[in-house]
Amino acid sequence: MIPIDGLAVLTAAEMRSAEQAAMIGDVTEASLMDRAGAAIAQAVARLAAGREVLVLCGPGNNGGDGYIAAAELKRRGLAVRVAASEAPRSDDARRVAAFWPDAVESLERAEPAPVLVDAIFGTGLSRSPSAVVEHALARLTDAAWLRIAVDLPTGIATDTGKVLGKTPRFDVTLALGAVKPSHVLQPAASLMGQVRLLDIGVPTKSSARILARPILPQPDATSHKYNRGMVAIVAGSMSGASELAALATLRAGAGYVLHLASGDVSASAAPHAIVRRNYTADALNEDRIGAVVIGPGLGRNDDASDRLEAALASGRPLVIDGDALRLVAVETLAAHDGRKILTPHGGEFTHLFGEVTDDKLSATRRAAQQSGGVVVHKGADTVIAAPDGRAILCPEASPWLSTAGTGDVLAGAIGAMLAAGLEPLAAAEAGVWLHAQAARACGKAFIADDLADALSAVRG
Ligand SMILES: NC(=O)C1=CN([C@@H]2O[C@H](COP(=O)(O)OP(=O)(O)OC[C@H]3O[C@@H](n4cnc5c(N)ncnc54)[C@H](O)[C@@H]3O)[C@@H](O)[C@H]2O)[C@@H](O)CC1
Ligand SMILES: Nc1ncnc2c1ncn2[C@@H]1O[C@H](COP(=O)(O)OP(=O)(O)O)[C@@H](O)[C@H]1O
Ligand SMILES: [K+]
Repeated sequence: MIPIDGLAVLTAAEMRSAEQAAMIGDVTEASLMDRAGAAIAQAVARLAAGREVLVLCGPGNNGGDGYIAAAELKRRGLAVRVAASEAPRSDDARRVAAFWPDAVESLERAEPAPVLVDAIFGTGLSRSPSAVVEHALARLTDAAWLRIAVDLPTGIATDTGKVLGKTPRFDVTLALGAVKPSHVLQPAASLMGQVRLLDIGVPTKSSARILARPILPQPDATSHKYNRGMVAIVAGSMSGASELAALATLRAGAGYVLHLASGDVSASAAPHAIVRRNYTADALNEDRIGAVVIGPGLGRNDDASDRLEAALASGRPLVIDGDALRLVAVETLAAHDGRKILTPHGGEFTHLFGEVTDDKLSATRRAAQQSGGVVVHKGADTVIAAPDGRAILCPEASPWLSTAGTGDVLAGAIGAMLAAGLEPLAAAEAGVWLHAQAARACGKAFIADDLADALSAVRG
């Protein structure tokens, strides 16, 4: 059982191709299924800790995995029962079902067991399961002490994060061979509990992967405040949001943060480490500025539009967030050839790129390609995509992030990484990772100011 950080993410079709490519020499579909079954048995035996196990088997290869695992668990001395929704349909599933030495119970009449293993449907699910299957699964998971899904919980579409029917909650999901998009995309991911990979020896390559601990820029003896990363935050009508972004930028390790606002630019405001100046378009022409963050608290008036235009014209690497995403057009972004990171939440994404009609991973990749920028499509399942198709899927950090101002903190953290010299995709990943670690460190009911402060401690 391998933690999934940094691992390749494969769609159902990509997984099938990877399996086909792996089938050389004595590796066959049957031997892959044998490996999967053995790996599942080992994981379930460890998790069950001696309790009785009920394995639910479907008609396809997911069910096949279930029969092999059940036979192996019995061989290891555990109390195991098998219940099936219908007889095996694939040749491989029929072959391995014969390994199960005892009677197969009917799904509808099966008595619950403390450990429930769902091997009814996996990546082959094409429509919602029948009401009989859904009802039995709900009844048996409800009564179980530990719920384990093989590859995917029954009822989940592999690639889109969609729940096709009524899928109950699981405690552990054992991804076979590779992580699939729905192991991270919502709402599916919230039903899976902990997701762990079981290696079945299929080499996997993909341009999409899971968020990983980044290599963060570190100061050394040659560092000074400007080359550590100088970030300009362009403020607007709601200074609280830009202040939060500025604080986060500093806490994420920038050397110099310039808050450019209008009106009362009080030098005595805390934190005193933020340099406060009056906004002028010229202020962005300072050569040492490594990144400009624009959008948090910018507003949407004419002044805001002028500031956005100046930021785009400045030639500095940009983090474009919040109101700036409401003011800018995709064509303008596409025509702008500088480095840029866009950080839309769902509403801003729809406004700029249209409704997501397929899935978040595909839509975010398209948006990055259309805009020519790295897109951080936020939410409980943040997806980061680069114009060249590389993508990073981010498992939920903390539902307590759903509070005002946490997006401003993210924009600041990403700005610090961009100014420190990371390329846009790496800067976006590092910022999202720091933000997630800070959220976990803050626990519950934190506020965005706490989150910004927590960045220092998790910066590492
Ligand atoms: N290539 C292989 O041999 C391997 C396959 N593996 C397992 O195989 C699974 C995929 O196997 P399959 O492609 O057979 O797919 P499933 O086992 O998910 O079963 C799908 C089968 O049910 C049918 N079906 C789809 N939706 C249905 C519905 N709502 N109601 C009734 N029937 C429905 C499909 O036509 C297909 O025959 C993976 O999730 C994984 O568990 C792993 O063992 C790794 C190796
Ligand atoms: N339910 C949730 N689970 C995990 N992360 C969330 C959730 N809701 C929001 N977030 C994260 O919190 C941040 C909110 O950003 P945003 O919506 O721009 O807020 P604001 O504009 O108030 O700063 C994003 O990083 C987003 O990914
Ligand atoms: K399953």
